[in-house]
Formats: sequence, structure tokens, C-alpha cells
Amino acid sequence: MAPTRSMMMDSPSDLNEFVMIQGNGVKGLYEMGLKTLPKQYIQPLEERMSMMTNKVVPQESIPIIDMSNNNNNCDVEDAICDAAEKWGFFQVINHGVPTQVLENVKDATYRFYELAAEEKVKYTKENSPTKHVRYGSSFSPQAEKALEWKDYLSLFYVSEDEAIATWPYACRNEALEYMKKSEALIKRLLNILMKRLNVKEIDETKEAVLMGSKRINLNYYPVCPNHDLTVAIGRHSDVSTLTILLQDQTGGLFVRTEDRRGWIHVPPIPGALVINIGDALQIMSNGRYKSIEHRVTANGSKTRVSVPIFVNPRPSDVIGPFLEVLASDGEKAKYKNVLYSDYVKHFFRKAHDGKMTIEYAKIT
Ligand SMILES: O=C(O)CCC(=O)C(=O)O
Ligand SMILES: [Fe+2]
Repeated sequence: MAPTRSMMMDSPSDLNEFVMIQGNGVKGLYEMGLKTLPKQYIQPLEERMSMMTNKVVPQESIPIIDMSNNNNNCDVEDAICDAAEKWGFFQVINHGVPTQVLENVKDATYRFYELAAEEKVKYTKENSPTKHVRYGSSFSPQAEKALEWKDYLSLFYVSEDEAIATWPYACRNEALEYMKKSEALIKRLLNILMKRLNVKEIDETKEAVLMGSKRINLNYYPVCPNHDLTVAIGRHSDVSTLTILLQDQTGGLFVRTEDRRGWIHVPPIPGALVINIGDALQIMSNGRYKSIEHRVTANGSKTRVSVPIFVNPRPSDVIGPFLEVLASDGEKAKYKNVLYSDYVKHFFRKAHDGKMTIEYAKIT
């Protein structure tokens, strides 16, 4: 029997069957014409953006950095390192990734989600032929206090051949092209950030630990009924070294203020990319660069897509503060050495919980 709207509202197992097992995602819920939010998505009061405790600070903004060659390189470098130290988040323009490549990957995101559920379901945890390709909804359903209004396709990059053989046809060329064309930007950013840490050269070992593996996610946030009662992504910081995020013109990404009392909106800028420091780089820089909490609100009138590239250490790498950072002025290590795959496992074991993940690596 086809599920009805009222079944969906009342029964967690029917909802799970429809969203996850059949692969309809929250996109399917939206397309059913639900007028009220199923209770599984209702977030506790303190997590809702409409609460006073989650004050939006409209006068604040993260830095917007023009990376074009016309600018004094030293100014650009300083702006990037300052932003990484103070905000952990910034936007870049004139970054060298062609606008067409960005437009194409957004179109490809829509193309994937417009596939029939029977097609998308081939990539769920239960069905996917490879653990490197995963289609899902919400974050970590078993662990969450409440579900999130989000569908995702997560693609772990191993090699071009493997990507061509296993990534969904609807989006694989565009996702690969976006990864390839952002490589120079990633290297430039990491070189700049390393210089301030006294790391003079990114040799093979450093390159592996900084950017030895990559994951690209195609996020889809459909229009949401009673959007104030839920979130699209709960508070978290990324476990990456760096994240390169492409967002569309909808808006909804918020970053924690420095005093942790409020949230700053990251305004969409056509052609820009949002860059944020992840936990791995906070650890490697011994806390010099900040991995900041962020979240995404659900939208009551517009569908939103975003495409982050998570630049990560390899799962088998051990990460800890770089010796160059500690040597510079006899600084004490704030973090211990941890196996990166253990760190990531720790992140996925629990619900989105702001900045708690990094406690795992802290020396107390
Ligand atoms: O959609 C966004 O703007 C942010 C996504 C995000 O934070 C993530 O995927 O980790
Ligand atoms: Fe994130």
C-alpha cells in the first residue's frame, strides 16, 4: 500500500521505510505535499534558530577575500591567515575555479535528486556496491535526537578510474571536474596557511596528511513545512583539514560568533566559494586556526543545494600538532596524536553536537 500523509505523520517505521528504505528522501516528503512537519524532525527548543539563545548578529560578516593576481600577494596571504585565526571561515572570490564548473555541479546535483527513488536507492548504505558512494537523508539517524531536513550524496574520491566506475552517472563528471578544478585553489590556500605556521615546504608526507583524501557531498535541502521547528544541518564543525563549499543563492548557512553567543549568516555571493578550517587543521596548527561551529536552517519557500569538498588527511594518518608550530616558541601541545580514522569514527558515532568532537583529541 502506498504510504499516506497521515501514516507518515504517525509512524516512525513508515516514515523510515518511505524516506530511507525506499530512497524517497525528504525530497519525497516535500513532494507528497506534507503541510505539517512529521514529529521525528521536530528539534528540541534550544536547537531551533528562532530561539532567543540563537541570536543572529546581522551587522557581522565573515571576510570576503579577493584572490586575484592583481592584488598584492602579501595582503591576500595575510587576509587568509587572519581569517583562519579569527573566524575559521571566509569567502573567496576570483579564486580561479571557473564559474561554469560551479554551475555545472549545481545542475548535476539537481539532476541526481530528480532521478526516481528506485535509482537513488541503489546508493543507500544497504544497497551501494561500494562504501565510497553513499546516498542518505538526515545525519546519523540512530544517534540524532531529531532528524534533519536534508538529503545527501557523499562521494569519497580514491581515483578517477574508480570514480568513473562507481559514481552515479547523473553527476559524476561534474563532481570530478569541480574537484579537479579546485585542486590549485586548495594547494594555494594550504601553502599560505602553512607559511604562517612556520612550515616552509609541503613535502610528500605533509601533503598526504593535509590533503591525502577528499570527499565531495551533494546536499539537497527541499522546501520544508514548519521550517522553524527543525534544522537542515545541526550545529557541528567539520572533521576536515579544509572545506571548500559551494552554496547556491538561497542562503541559510550560519557560523558561530567568536564569543559563541550568536550566529552570523554567510551571505550567498555569485561565483564565490566558502572556505572553512576543519578540526584536523585546528589540531595540526595546535589551535592557531579555528574550526568553527556552523549550521544550516531549513527553508519554508525555497529548495537549497550546496556542494562541499572536504579535504582530509588519509584515514590511516596520525594527526597531531606540527613540530614546526611547537618548535617556534616552545609552545605546549594542546592536542595529542590521534589516528584520523578513529577521529572520524568518533564524529559519526554521536549526534551533531557542536564542537564536542575535538575534545576527543584535547590534552587535558
Ligand atoms: O550546506 C551548507 O551550507 C553547509 C554544509 C555543511 O556544513 C556540511 O556538509 O558539513
Ligand atoms: Fe559542515
